[in-house]
Amino acid sequence: MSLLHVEHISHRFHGRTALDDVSFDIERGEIVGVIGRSGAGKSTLLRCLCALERPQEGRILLDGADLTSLGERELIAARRRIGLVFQHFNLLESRTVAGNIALPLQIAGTPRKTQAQRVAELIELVGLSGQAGKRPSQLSGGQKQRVGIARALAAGPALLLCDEATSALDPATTTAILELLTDINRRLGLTIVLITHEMDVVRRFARRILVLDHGRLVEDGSIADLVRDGVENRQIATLLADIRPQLPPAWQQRLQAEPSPGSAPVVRLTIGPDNTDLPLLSTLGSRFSVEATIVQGGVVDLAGASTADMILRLSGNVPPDAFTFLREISQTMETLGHVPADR
Ligand SMILES: Nc1ncnc2c1ncn2[C@@H]1O[C@H](COP(=O)(O)OP(=O)(O)OP(=O)(O)O)[C@@H](O)[C@H]1O
Repeated sequence: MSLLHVEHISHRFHGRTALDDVSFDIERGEIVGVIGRSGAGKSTLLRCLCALERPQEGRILLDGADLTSLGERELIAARRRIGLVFQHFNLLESRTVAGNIALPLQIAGTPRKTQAQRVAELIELVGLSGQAGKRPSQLSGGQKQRVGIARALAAGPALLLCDEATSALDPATTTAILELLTDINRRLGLTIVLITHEMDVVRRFARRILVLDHGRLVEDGSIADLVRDGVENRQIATLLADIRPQLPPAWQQRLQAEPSPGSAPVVRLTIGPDNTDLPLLSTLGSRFSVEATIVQGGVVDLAGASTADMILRLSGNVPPDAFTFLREISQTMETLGHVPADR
């Protein structure tokens, strides 16, 4: 049985669709990124997953228990199995670091001694040793989020839901928090769902990505699937635009849809880890007499694997065999257009 089973959920606000027939399963120990543009339905999905909102249609099963049909008392118990990490940390300034982390344990009526032990373990786990007595205002943003993560873990949840957990942090702190979450997933086997509008965050963190668009689930796969499908699907391509090489504006202006005499094709390729060592440019020259220039891009890290993602201008007369070769070594290849050969 999956840890989380989401079955045909739909939700509307005043007749306006926020979620439209969304279904997916999440297995124990998975790290899943949920991405979509503003208004795509991410927050509504998150509120349904943590049982703060009841979808008007469909069911959500957590470990087999149907969150959409539980009574108030059972819901409180079920919510304890879900840890929430917020964008703006939501810490209480009236409490110390230790006091904030202990809050869910106090609410659950955990004995004091057990509370103290658990809080000490969590402080160590999130890398805040020596900070237990500080107030939130004495901490950096990254430290505040570490407190938020420790508090979310306090009651021993089965699922950690992170709502834009890195969106208020600078890039270096974002990396540190993503590393912490990855470490927690590895060490505790905890299932993590991270909701974000930042493609760069899911690219580095999630092996599986769900894409929402206008309340619908339009993609469920790996970053490599996403890049492949983004070639066809403009909505997905728009989301990927943050992390994929783009044609510089000056090139964009000169781009023609159709070839003209002497024009040079411009292609975008992703080359998977198996072929990134290939001497691509020299092979194009020696085997096909095609000169290739890198316009943008290079080798990037996509979900932990080296992938070449680049835009090339090919010159000379490109024989069909050269395109066949490029297609064979690439995960995706698309012709963006053609530029006059003089540049
Ligand atoms: N409480 C509400 N009342 C009315 N409409 C709402 C409410 N919450 C969400 N909506 C609408 O539902 C749709 C989905 O919104 P939601 O907040 O879930 O999207 P989102 O992807 O989280 O967006 P953002 O990234 O901007 O937070 C939007 O059209 C939004 O205007």
